[in-house]
Amino acid sequence: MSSPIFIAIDTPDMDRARSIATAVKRHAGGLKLGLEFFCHNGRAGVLELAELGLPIFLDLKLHDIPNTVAKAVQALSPITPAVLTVHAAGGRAMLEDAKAAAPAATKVVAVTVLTSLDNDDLESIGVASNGHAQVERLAALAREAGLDGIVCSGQEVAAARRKWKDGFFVVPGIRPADSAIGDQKRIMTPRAAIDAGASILVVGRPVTGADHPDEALRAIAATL
Ligand SMILES: O=c1ccn([C@@H]2O[C@H](COP(=O)(O)O)[C@@H](O)[C@H]2O)c(=O)[nH]1
Repeated sequence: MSSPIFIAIDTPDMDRARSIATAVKRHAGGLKLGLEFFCHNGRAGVLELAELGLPIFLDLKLHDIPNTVAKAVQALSPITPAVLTVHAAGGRAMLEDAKAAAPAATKVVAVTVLTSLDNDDLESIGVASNGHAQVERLAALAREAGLDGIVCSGQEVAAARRKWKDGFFVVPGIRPADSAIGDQKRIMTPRAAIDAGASILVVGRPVTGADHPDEALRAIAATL
């Protein structure tokens, strides 16, 4: 079975991105390319890294009116990402239209509550329910809209999985026990997240910030 660990290549620098991706290529399950990479390198950059042969997770967290999001998804062609993110808070019609616009082979997953937010942050943006309840609410919305799964923290994945047995659960905010937490607030160790029901883990700085990214990745993989 291929590794469930997707490495977040968060850099605008194509040379650095290629170097990290090449270093981790043998032991990673895929590459996660997000806003930092995409805003600078665009589709051409994504297609270049895709040549390494790993599945591509395009983490664009699309969030706009349904027509705009659907057209943006279509505009990604000829990229066929293995996984693509949209924001659940865009609402049901936006989620349905995003899924309809995506290639059949692409898993479209909805970001629920960013792992950098805690309950105080949610309250400050007018979300009265706590993180757990909000993730459950948005997971139900994503499921009803026909999406493939959600993005949530390891702290919510077990409850979400109980209600959506065949859902695809993407878990960032992964921190090995001795790692710096940085701006993440809802974190979990790789092993605990897998045990809780994560389908894939997203790991960035604990690997990309290491002196030897492939060694850091293998150390994490050895805990699974
Ligand atoms: O809720 C979310 C959604 C996406 N992310 C992304 O995952 C990686 C995490 O990187 P680390 O360096 O391991 O913190 C990053 O690309 C985020 O954009 C997330 O962290 N939380």
